[in-house]
Amino acid sequence: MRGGDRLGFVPLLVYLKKLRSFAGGRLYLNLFGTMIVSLLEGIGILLLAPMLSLIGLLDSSVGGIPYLASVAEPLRSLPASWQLPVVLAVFVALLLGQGLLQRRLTNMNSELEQGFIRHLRMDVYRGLLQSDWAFFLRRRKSDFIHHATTELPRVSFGIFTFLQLATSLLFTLIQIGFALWLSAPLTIVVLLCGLALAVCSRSKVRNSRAIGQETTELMQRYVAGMTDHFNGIKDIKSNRLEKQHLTWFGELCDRLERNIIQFTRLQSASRFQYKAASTLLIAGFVYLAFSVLHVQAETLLFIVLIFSRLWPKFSMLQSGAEQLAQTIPAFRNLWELQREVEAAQEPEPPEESEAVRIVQGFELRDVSYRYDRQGDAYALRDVNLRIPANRMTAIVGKSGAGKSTLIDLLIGLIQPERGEVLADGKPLVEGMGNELRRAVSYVSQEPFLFHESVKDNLRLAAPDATEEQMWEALRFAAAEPFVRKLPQGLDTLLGDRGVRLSGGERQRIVLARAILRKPSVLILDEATSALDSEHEASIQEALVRLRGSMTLIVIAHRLSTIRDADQIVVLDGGKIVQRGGYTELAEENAGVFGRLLGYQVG
Ligand SMILES: Nc1ncnc2c1ncn2[C@@H]1O[C@H](COP(=O)(O)OP(=O)(O)OP(=O)(O)O)[C@@H](O)[C@H]1O
Repeated sequence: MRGGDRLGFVPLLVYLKKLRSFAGGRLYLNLFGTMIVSLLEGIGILLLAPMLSLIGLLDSSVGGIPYLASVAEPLRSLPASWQLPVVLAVFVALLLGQGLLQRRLTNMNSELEQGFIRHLRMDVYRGLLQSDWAFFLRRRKSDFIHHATTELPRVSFGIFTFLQLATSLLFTLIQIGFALWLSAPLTIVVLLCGLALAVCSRSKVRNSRAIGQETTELMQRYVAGMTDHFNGIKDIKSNRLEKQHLTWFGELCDRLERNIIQFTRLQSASRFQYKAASTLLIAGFVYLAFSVLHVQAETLLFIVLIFSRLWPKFSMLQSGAEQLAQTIPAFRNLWELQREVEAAQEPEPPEESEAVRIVQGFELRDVSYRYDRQGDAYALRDVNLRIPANRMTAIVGKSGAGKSTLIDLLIGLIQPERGEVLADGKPLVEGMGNELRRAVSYVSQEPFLFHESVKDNLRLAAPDATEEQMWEALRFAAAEPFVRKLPQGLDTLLGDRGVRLSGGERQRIVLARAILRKPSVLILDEATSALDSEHEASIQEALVRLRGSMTLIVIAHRLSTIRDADQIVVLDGGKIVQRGGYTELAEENAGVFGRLLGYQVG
């Protein structure tokens, strides 16, 4: 595709099609309206001739202007004092009508453009949210922000530039028709000059595209850098890294500045070329018409008038083509992302009828997984494991042992490279994870709260939950006392502009949110790591109470957390090296579990 589409117009066509299916008839109505406006403007100009003739500047009997006599004759039948007012009234009515239509059209265009941007935003965002996990493992998150905030508006701007270009082109053709009617030889000379200039300016369009490509790359780096920096702002401040980051930022801003200025220079050079050419051409025309062709002065005046309307259109077309070329890389970029997203879509489960429940449990049979299929590092290798329903299974092991990978496979976020995962005896084939995850509540290592109130954060998991149920969940997660003390209780705003919570407090609210959903499977991935011993003990007790009503899978570095687990699985280097009850494993002194325990109890 890339080879056959060197200019990159395929993505432009793709988005034009999207615009057409979004806007339907409105698009054609707009294009038609734009043409009418241009036509009215053209007629307004043509009326200048009878006006000039009536004022006496132009002789209506002149044969050089074809339509002048036929417009002037009916006017002459009117009383002399009416002639000019009538022409002026028609002129005013035409231009006012054109102005009103233009106003309406501008509003309609804006509605269309903004509607299309919204539609495109939703399309991209929905696609991203419904992509599988493997897709998110491949891409940088900042790329999505870059696409949504920079590339998407560029694409929309490019599309409307293209539409403007298309209507301008059409109108220019109409004007050329008029001009040909007035004087074919001179119009042909103007056209040839315009064409010659356009051919000479081809490199400008190519350069615009190259500048656009650089804009895309620079903006991508800018957004990625800013996202990284503000995610790591605490590290930056506490390690005094401001200077290094400022240097990086300064260099990037420099390049961005040069990139934009380069494009402006290219455009202004282009405009100057057209202007210089127009000046030289007009001078040449006057000389040619007067001294060589001996055209009458009136005809020449009129042709200069037409030329001065036509030439700026050429210049506008050139400038539009450069603008469009500058946005073409954004089209390609967004289109590539959308195609990747499309290929990564997870099938949507059927509408929720009743909650999915896990009644037998999970099983992993000879499961192996590598993040990099070309590399030789296995995150998990030949894992066989049964996780019974309504019991508590703990997974322990050193950092990097493969614990989180195992969980991702269990809930269908990623697919095994070899072997199979079964949920209630059924193979968890690609696409089934979405349905299974309706039964799961997962609390990650980095608990995430939105900048909303406590209540809104809880409602995300269970939109119909009552306040009573919320307090119950908070009690379970040992969060009730501190939430009661918040300034507005459940309505307190959390996050940057609200109350800042400690790591442990955040973990407890996220745990409450997970419980509120009444899941069939509760997975805690280092979910209590930030808690002090007292709070952790109370959560442990609550978890023990849950046993029997839901399947609990707990990853923990702190081994005291999993003392009550029914089964402990010990992973090392992607393999299961031990499995059993807490006391049983603790007694195997030579085992990994015994060693880990040894480090912790000192
Ligand atoms: N997105 C990824 N891309 C490439 N390699 C990865 C990715 N995520 C994890 N790995 C690698 O896979 C292995 C297992 O990682 P995993 O996150 O499952 O370990 P873990 O036991 O959960 O570690 P921790 O306790 O530190 O969270 C590690 O070697 C890790 O470097």
